[in-house]
Amino acid sequence: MPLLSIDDLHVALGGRTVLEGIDLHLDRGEIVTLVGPNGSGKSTLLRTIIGAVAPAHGRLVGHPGLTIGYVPQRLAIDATLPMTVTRFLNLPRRHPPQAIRQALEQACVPGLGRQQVTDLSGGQFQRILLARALLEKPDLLLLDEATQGLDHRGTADFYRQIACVRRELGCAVLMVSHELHVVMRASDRVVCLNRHICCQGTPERVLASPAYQALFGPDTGDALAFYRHDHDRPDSDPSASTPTPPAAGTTRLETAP
Ligand SMILES: Nc1ncnc2c1ncn2[C@@H]1O[C@H](COP(=O)(O)OP(=O)(O)OP(=O)(O)O)[C@@H](O)[C@H]1O
Repeated sequence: MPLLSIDDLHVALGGRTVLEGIDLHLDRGEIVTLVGPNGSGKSTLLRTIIGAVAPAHGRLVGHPGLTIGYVPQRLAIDATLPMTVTRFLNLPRRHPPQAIRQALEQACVPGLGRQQVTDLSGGQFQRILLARALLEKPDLLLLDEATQGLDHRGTADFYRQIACVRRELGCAVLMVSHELHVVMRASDRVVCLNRHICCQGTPERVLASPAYQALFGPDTGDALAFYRHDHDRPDSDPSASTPTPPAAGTTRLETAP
């Protein structure tokens, strides 16, 4: 049974259809990247998975006991509010000091616990958000443009860290990114979204797909020449999904019995 199954998901926001006919299945241990133009529904899909957005139609079924860690696209902290990293990580609920230490180590920022959150660099803050998500020991880690504002080196380091976290926790990772070159390298599977799923499969297959090239241009194919690596997992289904028409009704996030 997949870790998370999404079947025929439709989401409407402000009276407009934002996602339609989404079929997506995630397995434990795989790193899947969501790419797509601005406004294509990537954040909405993640927010629907965590339950912050209600689907208009469709099914989301999680593996029994599924725990999700979420790193949002942005989180504004009031600059006038004195708060240490440890205090921030203890919101909304307290964790044992050892768990905080471990999460900071896993996020590669050990020793930042006493630092003021407002004094952190952008890259450090992203890692604190990652530590916060890891505190929940997630089976599924959702990252929404988690490397925004990082330089190339910081971005590459961040994705390397995600690969380590996946190895250590055995969790699945679903991440949104616009840094196609880097994420393609870091992903087992790429899902190209433009309100519906245009194509999905290994990075190589998606780069070669006409639907992807129509969105991003044909020259992005060179990206993988630098980053090609051997995938240690079997390919996911590379076939393009066909959007299905919306049907009436509502649904809620379910967990399989
Ligand atoms: N609360 C909302 N009410 C109405 N429309 C919304 C709301 N949130 C998002 N939208 C719209 O839904 C569409 C998808 O937005 P979403 O943020 O999911 O896209 P995205 O692919 O993550 O974009 P980006 O790459 O720019 O972050 C956009 O057209 C956006 O304007």
